[in-house]
Amino acid sequence: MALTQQAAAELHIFFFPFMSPGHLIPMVDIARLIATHGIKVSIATTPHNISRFKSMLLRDNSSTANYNHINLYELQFPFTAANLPENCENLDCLPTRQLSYNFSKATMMLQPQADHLVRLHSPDAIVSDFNLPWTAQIAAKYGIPRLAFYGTCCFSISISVAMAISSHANTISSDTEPFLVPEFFNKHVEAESKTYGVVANSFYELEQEYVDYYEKIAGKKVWPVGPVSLFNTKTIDITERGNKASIEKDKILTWLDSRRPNDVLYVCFGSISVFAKSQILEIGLGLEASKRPFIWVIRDNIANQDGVLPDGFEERVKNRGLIIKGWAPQVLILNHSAVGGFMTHCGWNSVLESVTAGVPLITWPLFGEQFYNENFVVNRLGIGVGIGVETGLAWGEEEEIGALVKWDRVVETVNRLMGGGEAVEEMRERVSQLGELARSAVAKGGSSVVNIGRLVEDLLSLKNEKLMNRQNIGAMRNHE
Ligand SMILES: O=c1ccn([C@@H]2O[C@H](COP(=O)(O)OP(=O)(O)O[C@H]3O[C@H](CO)[C@@H](O)[C@H](O)[C@H]3O)[C@@H](O)[C@H]2O)c(=O)[nH]1
Repeated sequence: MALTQQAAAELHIFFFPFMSPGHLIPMVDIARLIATHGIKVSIATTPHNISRFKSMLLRDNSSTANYNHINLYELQFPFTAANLPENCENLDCLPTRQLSYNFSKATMMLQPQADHLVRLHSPDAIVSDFNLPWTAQIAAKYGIPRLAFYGTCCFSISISVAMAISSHANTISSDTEPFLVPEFFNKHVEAESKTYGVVANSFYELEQEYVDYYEKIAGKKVWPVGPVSLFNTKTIDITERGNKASIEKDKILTWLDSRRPNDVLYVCFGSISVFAKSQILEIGLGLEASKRPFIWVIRDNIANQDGVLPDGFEERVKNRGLIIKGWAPQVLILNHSAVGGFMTHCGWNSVLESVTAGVPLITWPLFGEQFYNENFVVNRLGIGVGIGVETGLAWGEEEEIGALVKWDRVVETVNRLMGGGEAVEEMRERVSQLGELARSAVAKGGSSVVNIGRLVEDLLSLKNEKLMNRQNIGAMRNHE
């Protein structure tokens, strides 16, 4: 990278992450990454969320790497005004999904505090989660670029944008007819139009046609800088990534070390998924009947309820199955040679972490863009087997609908992936090649490293342009 330390040190970038693990973890990783280039980085979020990643940042500062200090700024979360329980500062803390609207409302109320911070510290750019559309107004107000982070891949962003354009086109019959757009969607569209470019946790070689396609339809720059989980494994305790793991590192490694290569199925549905009790029972019965070794992560708000697991389940599966109630050290697990498959809801971070570790997937999307991610994994990349869920539910709707997938389908799909055979071997080969490409992307001279350099250079030239414009205006005034 032709970037000089002095030039980089002149930049200050402010990060506004969304308060949900699937967004917070990769955004903090990106902030750390950018800080390694000697750039001043600030992160603004609420106290609870800061406490989740603070230890990772402190570790950085004691390393010999070229880190600048990352400034942390607290935003006070408006619980009372948004009718939320106290300390409910992250989407994974919500006691019921019905409160998700209140949560969005609370995040919208953060704008004045964020505005104050930006006015006070005059950063040169904002990197914001797309779920905080008001950051576009702040960036416009202070004349600085806003970069968006979507959390997902360019394949899925492109589909979302293409669908929004086509449904929008279908709802209007003439260029002049007024039409109604829901308020929140409207804010996103407006923010998107004011956004300078997109930072993505992906790598170019994985989805180059979709990176190019998105740049074309959106008319914006895209910088794929991932997989971000790969940049940080050397500098942080991987068991503390996003949350403190509910199991000791030694315990899990001892268990995995005792297994044969590619023999273990890892089952985890991300950080905010909600299942009906009846669905958990079916998963348990299916894993038991498959007779294969597994690690099954059950979120603690579900795991702690009575009667969630089938009667006598833990005694029957004994040492064959390891159940983690709470937070698993996912990246550590996926990278162990004993793990040969990942049953996932297709949250993008999970997909990318699996690709990076060279592990094929069983895809079980639950809501949102996870269905697009499944399509990408199964049909485009050819590295996964679908469990056969076709309907998207509103977030958490499973609670009311009950089990969508019965135990026998779980067994059949687990056996399809974990049972070997030519098709599965080809899948393993493909995903392991993608894992190699991921490592090359973050190695010296790799596409993601080059993209970080380009991103920083772009921001520097924007800053210089702004300074020159000011000087020219000043000179013109003096001349008058
Ligand atoms: O026990 C756990 C559970 C999760 N994780 C980590 O938490 C992140 C979870 O992210 P993801 O797999 O993307 O799932 P969600 O938490 O569901 O992510 C939300 O955000 C993603 C990024 O926008 C979207 O793709 C998803 O649809 C959306 O649900 C990953 O880094 C995991 O490694 C752990 O380390 N341990």
